[in-house]
Amino acid sequence: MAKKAKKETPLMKQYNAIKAKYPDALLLFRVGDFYETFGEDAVRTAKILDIILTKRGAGSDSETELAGFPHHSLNTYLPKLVKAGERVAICDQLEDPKQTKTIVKRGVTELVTPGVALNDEVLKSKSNNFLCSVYFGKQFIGISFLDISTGEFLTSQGNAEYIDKLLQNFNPSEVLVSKQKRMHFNEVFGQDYHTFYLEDWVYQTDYANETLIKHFNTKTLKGFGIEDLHEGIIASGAILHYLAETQHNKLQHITSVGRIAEDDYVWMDKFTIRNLELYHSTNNNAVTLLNVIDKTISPMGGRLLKRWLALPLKDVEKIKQRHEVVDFLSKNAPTLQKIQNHIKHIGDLERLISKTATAKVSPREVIQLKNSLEAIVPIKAIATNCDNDALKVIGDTLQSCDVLREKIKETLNEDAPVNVLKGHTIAKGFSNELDELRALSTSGKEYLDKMLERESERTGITSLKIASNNVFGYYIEVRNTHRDKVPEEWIRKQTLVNAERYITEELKEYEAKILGAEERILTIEQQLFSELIHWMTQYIKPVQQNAFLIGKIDCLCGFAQLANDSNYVYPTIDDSYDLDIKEGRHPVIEKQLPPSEAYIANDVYLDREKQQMIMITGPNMSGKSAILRQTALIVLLAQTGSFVPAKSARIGLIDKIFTRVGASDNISMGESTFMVEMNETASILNNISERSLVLLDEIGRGTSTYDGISIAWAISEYLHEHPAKAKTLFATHYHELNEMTETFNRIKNYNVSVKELKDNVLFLRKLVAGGSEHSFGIHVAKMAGMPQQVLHRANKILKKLEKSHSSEELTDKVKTLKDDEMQLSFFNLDDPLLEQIKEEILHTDIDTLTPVEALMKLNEIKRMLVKKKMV
Ligand SMILES: Nc1ncnc2c1ncn2[C@@H]1O[C@H](COP(=O)(O)OP(=O)(O)OP(=O)(O)O)[C@@H](O)[C@H]1O
Repeated sequence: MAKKAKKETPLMKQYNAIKAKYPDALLLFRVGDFYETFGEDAVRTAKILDIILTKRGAGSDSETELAGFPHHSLNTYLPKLVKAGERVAICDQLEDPKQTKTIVKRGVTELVTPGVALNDEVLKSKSNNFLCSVYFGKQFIGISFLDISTGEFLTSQGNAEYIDKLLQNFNPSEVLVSKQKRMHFNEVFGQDYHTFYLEDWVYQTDYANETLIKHFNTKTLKGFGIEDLHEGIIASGAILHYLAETQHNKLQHITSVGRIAEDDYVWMDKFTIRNLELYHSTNNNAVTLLNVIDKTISPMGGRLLKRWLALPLKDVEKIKQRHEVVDFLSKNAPTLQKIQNHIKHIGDLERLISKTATAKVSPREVIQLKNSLEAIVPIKAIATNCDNDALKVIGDTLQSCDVLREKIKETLNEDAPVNVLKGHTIAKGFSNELDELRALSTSGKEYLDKMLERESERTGITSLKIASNNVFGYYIEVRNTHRDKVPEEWIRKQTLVNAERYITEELKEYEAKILGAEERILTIEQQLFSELIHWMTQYIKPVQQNAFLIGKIDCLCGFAQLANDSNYVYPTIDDSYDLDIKEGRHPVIEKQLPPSEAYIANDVYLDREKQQMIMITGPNMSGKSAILRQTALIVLLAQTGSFVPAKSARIGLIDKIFTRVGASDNISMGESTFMVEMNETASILNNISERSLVLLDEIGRGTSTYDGISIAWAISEYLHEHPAKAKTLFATHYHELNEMTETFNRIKNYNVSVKELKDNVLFLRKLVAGGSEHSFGIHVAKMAGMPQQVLHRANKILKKLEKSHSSEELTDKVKTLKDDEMQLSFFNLDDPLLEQIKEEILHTDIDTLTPVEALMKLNEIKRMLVKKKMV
């Protein structure tokens, strides 16, 4: 039998109509003092929030699941829902229920999604919360990031590798993609992102241009320097579209869209960022570089430092400017301390002004904003008067915002509440009307006392009491013993066991006046507060600029403190190609060693003439990886503007850093790990430049020894012969690679020294010139507690193997490979035909290709190759 159509109550009818508009969101439906959820939404809500799931209209046709919570708990529950990955539509009552006789009008006032949040409980103070949009264009992929809580809006475009890297760097909470490309996005960038799919038409040039121009109220996008970013613009337009769709219409704090200028920053691919554990670690407990170097105090500083670390500079002058400030501050401890003390009083200016723009700021937060601006005044004075040019410029640019501070001061009470409805928001003396009404309401008590005295005397009732309740307002209470003295005109309202309660004409009048005054007070407070907020929006830009500058000073102060606390030195950055680190240390490892153990510092020298590549051999656990990573981290820290953990460092500007770790160090990947390793290494070989720093850690060990050695050899040879002559550190335990120095004059052998004891090794961790004779795997196995029997057997097998395949034999074989064979491989890598085929494949939209078209495409590519062969 067909199910009987459900009979809808008017409320449910309204609910269903609204829910139909937000099918993919969880709808919080305001009913009286509660936010309710129904049906599937209720089931999910109850589960996430751990609240009771009940039934509405149990047993009836319209029975449905129900879960709700009091409206004032929204701030507690909303973040939990959003953190669980829900999109939450908040549906409020749009009119006062008292004013209407029919069903209250309701509508969605905000759609909160993981990428669009303003709520402090959802946001982390030292991290941005980015919403991202990705557009797959014909030539490039466009990308855009927006943090509605800080007003930052950025865009860029490039190939999949670059976009992938940006996604990792900016770590967005939500990514928007067109419906048509949902599969494609997952294929290219993986499934780790929280994605939302927009209609395809949103991703269009004209629409995007129009949306951006309308938002910024400009004629063109020229002023933002993004007009040539065709794909980037489309991605940015889609973000603004999404904000409008989610009911975020107050966006005055998004004052510009900036270009992420790829060329201005050191290129690091995503493997490098991951391998170096800059700010996220593979295992969640590991300490990252950011953990160690972050001495910032303000949320703005914390967020900026993360950005700086992801985007180290490539401009010698800009880097030097940061170093000079750090140098000045580290030498002037009192100044440093004074500035840092003032920064402690600065709240999250950036988010406070964003909340002001979106009219979601509370009175207490406006006071916080004022106090933060007040703390800037002395910082401005210190910076302007100090003996450092870069700081002076910052001091001059900081704005004291006197008028804004004064206005807030005169308008609001210093201890204004979180909720304007709690009253006591507007300062005394700001509005005459408000002051009079307040006087009236506070004088009420006196008035009542007088009335009580008068009536007691008149009636002779000694135990009169005046009080009020919700049912009939103010009343006079008379104990039963005096009941006969009650005047006639008093109206009896309630009889209790020992007393009776009356109202009088005078009390009624008084009540109307007081209640009227209180209501009016609230209305005026609300109105004056929202006028203030509106007036404040003209200060969005200067406050944002202050926020940025404070973030910058905070970062530089943090670097100075780091330098002092951890004994870092001033690095020299120049245009040479040399890298000369004396007594360098690993910033993270040195912090983790027990106090009894000192970190062993090491020298590393690389250039393009004599020592382009260092082969570092040494047993497992000897410290090879540490040397590789510390070299990259020292370069990175220096180019970020920080001092470095070393005795001295001279760094010829580095423009790209590549690191690769051999397969067995990251076995968690699904694909054949060796294949992954080779893919990753291939991408290095295709991208190196003269200023690149390449770190290869045990490359080639994911396969058999011979394979591994051959590949490691070929890669090293390629790097040596490549005209870029990129500086390279290669850690390996294939001591066979030590033979390479004989043929390749810029390759030098080093080893991390160990002392061989009778049947053990002692790690000295010192990098010294020269190769190693043999591997130490078995020693290490012994240290790890492997049974004697196994060790004994292993030693025997090793001896046998060493006899039958002497390493000289192997290296001789490799060396006798004909030169022209090597040449051929170079030729192949750079072949324009390959480039052409690559382009062809990249521009093929697999999603729309039919099987026949795919075959034709394959045939086309084959023909290109056949043609080339015939030539
Ligand atoms: N210079 C150093 N001073 C003090 N301790 C060090 C130093 N270098 C490394 N260590 C310690 O030794 C451990 C092993 O170092 P590392 O991982 O660099 O060795 P490795 O030679 O790369 O080993 P594997 O080949 O197994 O990867 C580090 O985790 C660190 O605790």
